[in-house]
Amino acid sequence: MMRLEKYRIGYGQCEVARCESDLAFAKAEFISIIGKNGAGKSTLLKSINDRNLRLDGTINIDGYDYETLNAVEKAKKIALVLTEKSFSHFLKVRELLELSRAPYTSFYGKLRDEDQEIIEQVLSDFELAGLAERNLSTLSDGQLQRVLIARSLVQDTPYILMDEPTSHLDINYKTDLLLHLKEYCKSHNKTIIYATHELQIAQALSDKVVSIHEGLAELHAREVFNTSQKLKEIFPSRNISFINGSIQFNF
Ligand SMILES: Nc1ncnc2c1ncn2[C@@H]1O[C@H](COP(=O)(O)OP(=O)(O)OP(=O)(O)O)[C@@H](O)[C@H]1O
Repeated sequence: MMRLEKYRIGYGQCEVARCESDLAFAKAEFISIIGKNGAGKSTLLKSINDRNLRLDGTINIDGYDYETLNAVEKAKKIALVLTEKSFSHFLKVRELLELSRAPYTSFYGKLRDEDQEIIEQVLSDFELAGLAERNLSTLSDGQLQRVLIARSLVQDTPYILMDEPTSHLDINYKTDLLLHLKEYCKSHNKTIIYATHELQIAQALSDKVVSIHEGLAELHAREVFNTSQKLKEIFPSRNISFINGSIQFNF
């Protein structure tokens, strides 16, 4: 279980969002974070690994205060997929995946058979085998996004946080990949928390939803999608209707 307790996030003294009740994420839950542009979805995800963005509160992970863990222990608990490209573009896809096994390898970084097996499995699951020897700089945005998601699975952590992980993917890859992640989360007992603007997909797949609206982050059961009230509050456009759980565009 990951629990964000008495949590407040922001930059310097400027609060972006706060939680009036603790946010608790259980094993094998697939959780979406929704909210309009600038609501604080990315800040919430980043704050889990970046203490500077936490104005208040603690993170309890599997009974431990997250801050008491060392860097390797943290890397075995949480994998992050962010929108920033914080890696060398001269790396090959396979090398990037190999590096994400670092928390499990010896000081010299020698990969074991088990590490290679995980990498091969993820390359195959994500249809990336053909790109394994390509430089990251040569990939399309969508290909790179699949590689970065694959990297988080290779890291093999109980909690995976993703910021708009499918924003560059075409509709086939998007639906297939999110369904794959949902199945992976159930079969491997992982908790996946992802920020998204894809309300229809979040509605179809999420077990729970975190909404961030006017500075308040709240956790809801998936049923929040079946009633229009919350969604109308967050997305008040007259060009959209939320009727019986379905989203309609009134163009
Ligand atoms: N480095 C920063 N310094 C100060 N304010 C920031 C910084 N980064 C983001 N913000 C502000 O924090 C607020 C939340 O931003 P955040 O990126 O978390 O929103 P978001 O919900 O992920 O938005 P989007 O859907 O547009 O990606 C915004 O008002 C943004 O301008």
